[in-house]
Amino acid sequence: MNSDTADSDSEIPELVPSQSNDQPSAALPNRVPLTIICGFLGAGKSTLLRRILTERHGYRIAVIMNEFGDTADIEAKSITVDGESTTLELANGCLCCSIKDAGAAAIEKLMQKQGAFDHILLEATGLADPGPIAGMFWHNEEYIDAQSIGSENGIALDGVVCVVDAVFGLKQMEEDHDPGTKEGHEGDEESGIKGPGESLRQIAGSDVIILNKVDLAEPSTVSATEAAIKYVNPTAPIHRTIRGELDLGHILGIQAYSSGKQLAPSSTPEHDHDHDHEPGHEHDHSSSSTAVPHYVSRGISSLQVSIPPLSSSQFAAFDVWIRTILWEGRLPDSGTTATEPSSENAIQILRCKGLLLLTSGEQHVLQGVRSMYEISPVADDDDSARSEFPHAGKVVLIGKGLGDEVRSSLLSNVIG
Ligand SMILES: Nc1nc2c(ncn2[C@@H]2O[C@H](COP(=O)(O)OP(=O)(O)OP(=O)(O)O)[C@@H](O)[C@H]2O)c(=O)[nH]1
Repeated sequence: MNSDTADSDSEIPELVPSQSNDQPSAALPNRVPLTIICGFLGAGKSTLLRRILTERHGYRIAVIMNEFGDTADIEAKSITVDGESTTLELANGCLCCSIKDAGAAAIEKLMQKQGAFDHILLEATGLADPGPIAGMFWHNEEYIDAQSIGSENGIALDGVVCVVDAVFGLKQMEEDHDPGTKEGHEGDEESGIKGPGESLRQIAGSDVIILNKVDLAEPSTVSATEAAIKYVNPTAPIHRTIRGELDLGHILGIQAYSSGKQLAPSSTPEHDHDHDHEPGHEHDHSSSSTAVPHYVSRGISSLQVSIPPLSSSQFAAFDVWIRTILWEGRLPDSGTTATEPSSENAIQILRCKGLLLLTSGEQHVLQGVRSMYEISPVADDDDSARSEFPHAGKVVLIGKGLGDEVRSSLLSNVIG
């Protein structure tokens, strides 16, 4: 059950042969993990990258930036200029790669320096929407296949990290909307329907949030910003930082696309709690969500549904359900025509995750970015993912149009 699609809402995706059903991606050998860093304007991305490139943290990271910019005050052992890219070998063991074009050729050149680094960090410049970039590295043969990039190793998407400004982040979310001028984006200025802007798409599409500059923000602003982030994306851990100071283990090697670990309730550092929920009635972890007005989230919200262990036919029904909602933007029970994408009630999923337990004892992880999704078995030896979900599965959807009818549809179509 694996799909690979273009990002366009209008294109109907085609099924591609599944590899991951046979072998969970967590166990795939010889893949260099890649983390995408995005963030709000001025939130502290360069500060975080400078720290990574200069401090002795013990990680050997290749950082890909569009330009060195003000991060260039770094001590370099040697500089290689190769066509469109420049690579600095740094004293702390990292590589800094400046490229004009973050496309295949630059990544290929970097990957040919195999053995020089263990992890790739890709800076997404400005207010980039990480969804399409994440899709580029997830299930894209061009990058995951070692041979096609002329390397010993392929690349595996590890996670998407978003740096949010604790002082202005909430204001940026409030002011940011998509006027509907870009292809594939929703929103229509003339009709008054405003789609989510890039800052909300960044939060929705991220696996970890760094809430930076907390030294400059009022505690009430930090809490309100955190509430807005959790309303949009309840599963991403939020780390409050000053000048990007955090243990890199929180952002590297998180395997956000190959395990169900991130769905654990304890995954948010400041809000550790553990409690049971009735199947299908897990509350929104943003308990302060009522404080987040609609105009902040632009209709983006999340839905978490706990799912009891499924029989194999229920598991198959889940695949049909999720495929219909992701590919056609509608519920299976809502007739044959998709809701108009411009309609305020249209369903648009930016990110989905889940862990499904089967009555047979098997566990499967759901991962999705836009219309691409994958359901893959948790490896028998992946105890960390298993032990966190002893009794119930869970599905988390982040996007637009996620009302209670979506929860009801999921439960009635799958559990019956
Ligand atoms: N007080 C304080 N200043 C910070 C912190 N993080 C970054 N800064 C400062 O904020 C300014 C912007 O930080 P940058 O790291 O350049 O932000 P950026 O996200 O890379 O900015 P753009 O690339 O322009 O979007 C710089 O002057 C930093 O020194 C922080 O946690 N606290």
